Amino acid sequence: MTIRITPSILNADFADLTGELARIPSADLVHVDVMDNHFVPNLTLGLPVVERIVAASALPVDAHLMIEDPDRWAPGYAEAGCASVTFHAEASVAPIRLAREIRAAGARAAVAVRPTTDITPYLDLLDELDMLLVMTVEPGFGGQRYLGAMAAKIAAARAAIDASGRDVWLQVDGGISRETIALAARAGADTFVAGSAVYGSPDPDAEVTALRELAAAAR
Ligand SMILES: O=C(CO)[C@H](O)[C@H](O)COP(=O)(O)O
Ligand SMILES: [Fe+2]
Repeated sequence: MTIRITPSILNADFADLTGELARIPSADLVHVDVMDNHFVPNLTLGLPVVERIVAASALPVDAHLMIEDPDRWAPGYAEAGCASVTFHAEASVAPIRLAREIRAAGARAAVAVRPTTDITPYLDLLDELDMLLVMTVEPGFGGQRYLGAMAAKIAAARAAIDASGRDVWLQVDGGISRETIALAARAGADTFVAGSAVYGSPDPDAEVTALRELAAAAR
């Protein structure tokens, strides 16, 4: 199984994103957290900045949309050149139509679930999806503590993906660090977002490598 490390720039220096992107060459994708202060109580950046990140980044961009009305906005992130566009199950009115629109615009389509949201309905939709994101913190902020209670949800998603035989990635996001990545990997995750662990490190790229090795050893 391929392990992917997708650092989040949420805790990077927003005034020097080009410089911050250059510090993680070993990463597989760069994870960009879009927050609208409605779906979550925090505000980060939107489409114009993401367009510039896509242009400036040597890595493919993994957009995590924590916004209301993703049915209206998410296809624009695919059209902007994001490699992967994740919308929240709780916010989408028509997730199948939205996933199809994201794919039609050339990106991988992904659904995220908050810690208290049942993932089961989405396990029937794996034909329509390229990634599932199990949130391992309440979305909205970096630097929170990993929710070990998400292990059963991750394992259920892993079992459904394996049974489907499809190449659907299983991402975890929130509180991933050297201390927690093995727990998520053992539960079945293959794609790991890490924000404060990577950008809080004096050597972010070495942290990416360390996290990858710990995840691989745990699998
Ligand atoms: O989606 C997110 C928060 O809603 C972030 O991607 C995530 O929290 C990354 O930060 P950290 O690794 O510090 O938890
Ligand atoms: Fe995220």
